[in-house]
Amino acid sequence: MSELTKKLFTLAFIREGNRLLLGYKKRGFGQGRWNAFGGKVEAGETPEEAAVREVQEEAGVMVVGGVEKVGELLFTFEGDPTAMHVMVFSARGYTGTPTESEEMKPQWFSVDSLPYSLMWPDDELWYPIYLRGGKFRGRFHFQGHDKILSEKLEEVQTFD
Ligand SMILES: CNc1ncnc2c1ncn2[C@@H]1O[C@H](COP(=O)(O)OP(=O)(O)OP(=O)(O)O)[C@@H](O)[C@H]1O
Repeated sequence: MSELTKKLFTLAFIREGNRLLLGYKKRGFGQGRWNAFGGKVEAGETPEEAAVREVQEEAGVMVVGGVEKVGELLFTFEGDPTAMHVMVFSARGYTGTPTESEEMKPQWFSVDSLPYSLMWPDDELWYPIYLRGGKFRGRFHFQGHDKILSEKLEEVQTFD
């Protein structure tokens, strides 16, 4: 059995009622897709701290009141020994005006018309749980970046 190395990432949402802030990824992993804000958890940081930092760096807004964990996702890619372990958070509040960064171009979307065809294919499977206030745990195995070969998704009450 070959060992999987796990790398920790964050993904954080800014939501205001019926609208959700997403960013168009201009470079790097997931380039050309709309996504929430996030990246690698750096040494010495908690996932919550990393989530707040990435929202500030990529969307130009400050999280107020901290972030709440809403999901945990594991992504693996055929032929790649590194798994992405993604902690998904929702900001309790924010201050500032979304501003384009070198990495992301932020834009508000109505939760009823999210651009799923221009997002990662897993998103349309788990976003509905998040959008109705649920928490989830899932794993997705990809071939390339467009095809999900296998998936497991469950709604959970807590993460303990
Ligand atoms: C496979 N299906 C997927 N579905 C939804 N979201 C996905 C994803 N796969 C990765 N993601 C997210 O994409 C970001 C990449 O982060 P990424 O830009 O690589 O990190 P970071 O900003 O630290 O990198 P640089 O420092 O710019 O190299 C990060 O939020 C991560 O959660």
